[in-house]
Amino acid sequence: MELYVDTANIGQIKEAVSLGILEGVTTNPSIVAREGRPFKELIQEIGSIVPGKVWCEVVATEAEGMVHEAREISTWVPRAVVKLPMGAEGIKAASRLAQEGIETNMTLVYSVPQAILAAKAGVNYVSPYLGRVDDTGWSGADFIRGIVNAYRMLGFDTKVIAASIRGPRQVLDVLQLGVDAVTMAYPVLMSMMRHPMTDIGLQQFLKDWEDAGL
Ligand SMILES: O=C[C@H](O)COP(=O)(O)O
Repeated sequence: MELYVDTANIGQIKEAVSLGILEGVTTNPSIVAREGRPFKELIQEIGSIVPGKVWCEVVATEAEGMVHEAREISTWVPRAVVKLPMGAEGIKAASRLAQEGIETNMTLVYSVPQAILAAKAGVNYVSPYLGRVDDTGWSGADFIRGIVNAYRMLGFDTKVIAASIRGPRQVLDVLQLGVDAVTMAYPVLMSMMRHPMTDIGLQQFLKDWEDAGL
């Protein structure tokens, strides 16, 4: 299982990387925009902190521009994964980048047919958005199960990375569906480590130790 934190905030990235359990950092244009810094400079700083993969999305809307941006991004950091938006232009760009050996992710995937076409185009990862599907009133888990099953049935080796995860329970749910990777916001990652009984137990251990005066 690959684990990523979905943020472009340097403080959060440093803290998350220090856990030593991440395969890398994922971003998207909204997350990058929130930091208010030049794109390349920010991604390069992230790359200097993260020992693993740095995921970065193109903002061009046509295949030619996407390919151009992808080539550029892949020179910024040693292990870039270029995110392409789902659609005909994204599919065209993915097919071309697969031939160049640039690692890619098809993002904004909201249906199994989309996920199948992304795999046919040769992307390394496809990212269905669990939370955003749930927000529409449909089941994000059923949707992701559909992708996992279709990939198994059709023999695709494209990895499924579940994104838009809102809490620890959802992480468990998607992992049980057989996804290869998960990415989550920093607060969700940190909340996975917490449990009230852990806190109570530790307080008691420390109190007993102090009371014993050893
Ligand atoms: O890039 C995709 C994000 O994982 C979306 O997450 P969000 O729905 O919490 O914004």
